[in-house]
Amino acid sequence: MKGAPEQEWNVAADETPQHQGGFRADFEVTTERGGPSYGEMIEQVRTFMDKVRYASPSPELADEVIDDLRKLNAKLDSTLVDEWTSPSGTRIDLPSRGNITLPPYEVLDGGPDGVDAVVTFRPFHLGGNGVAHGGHVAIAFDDLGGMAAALRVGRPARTAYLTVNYRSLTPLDTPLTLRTWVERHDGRKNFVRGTLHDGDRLCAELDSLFIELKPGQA
Ligand SMILES: CCCCCCCC/C=C\CCCCCCCC(=O)SCCNC(=O)CCNC(=O)[C@H](O)C(C)(C)COP(=O)(O)OP(=O)(O)OC[C@H]1O[C@@H](n2cnc3c(N)ncnc32)[C@H](O)[C@@H]1OP(=O)(O)O
Repeated sequence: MKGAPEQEWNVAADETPQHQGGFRADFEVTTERGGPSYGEMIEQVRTFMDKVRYASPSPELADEVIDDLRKLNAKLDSTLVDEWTSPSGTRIDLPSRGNITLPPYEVLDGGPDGVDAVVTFRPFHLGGNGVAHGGHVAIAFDDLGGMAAALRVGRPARTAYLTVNYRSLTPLDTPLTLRTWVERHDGRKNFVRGTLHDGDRLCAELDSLFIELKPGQA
C-alpha cells in the first residue's frame, strides 16, 4: 500500500478494484489491522471526547491540551492510509467495527433475519437535558439497518430514506437494545424496520429503505 508504513500487523488490502458495489469489492474483515491496542486507542479517544463535551478548561489548560493534541496529530500523520486499508470499520472484534464515528455497539446476533445489538450512547452523544442527540440515534439505525439489509442480500446496500420516530427519551451511558430487520423486499429494495429499547421502554423506531447496489455501482 503506497504510503503505508511497514508494520507486520498492517495487513494491506489487496489491489483488486476497490469500489465495486459502492463500499468495496471484498469487505475484508480482519482483527489484525491497527494491532492489539487499537481498540484501547479508540476507547481513549472516545473518553477524551466525553471529557471535552463537559470540560470547562482555563485558557492555560486549553493551550496545554492544544499543544498535546498537535503532537498526537503529528504522530498519526505518519501512519495515514486510505479508507479501504484503515482498521476503522473492519475490526469486527471491536465495538462498531472500530469505527470511531459510530456510537459504540456490539452485535449479539446477525443474519438474514436481522441484527440484534447493544448500543451505548456516550456523554459526547449528548443532545440536551442529559439525553442522546436524535442525530446520533439515526446514525446507529443507519449502520445497523444497513447491516440487516447487507446480511440479507449478501452485498452492500445504500440508504434511500431513513425515518426515525422518537417515542421517548434516549438515555446516555446505558446499554440499549437495538434491533433491525428487513420487513419486506422487492427487487433491490429492502424495507428495513428497527427498534431501540431501554429495557422495556421503546425509545425510537426505524422505518427505512436500503437499495442493494448493483455490481460496480458507485
Ligand atoms: C460481501 C458481503 C457483504 C456483507 C457485509 C455484511 C457486513 C455488513 C457490515 C457493515 C454494514 C455497514 C452498513 C452501513 C450502512 C450505511 C449506509 C449509508 O449510510 S449509505 C449513505 C447514505 N445514502 C446515500 O448516499 C444514497 C444516495 N442515493 C443513491 O445513491 C441512489 O439514489 C440509490 C443507490 C439509493 C438508488 O439509486 P439507483 O440508481 O441504484 O436505483 P433507483 O432506480 O433510483 O431506485 C431503485 C428503486 O428504489 C426506489 N427508490 C429509490 N430511492 C427511493 C426513495 N428515497 N424513496 C422511495 N423509493 C426510492 C426507486 O423508485 C426504484 O424503485 P422501482 O425499482 O422503480 O420500483
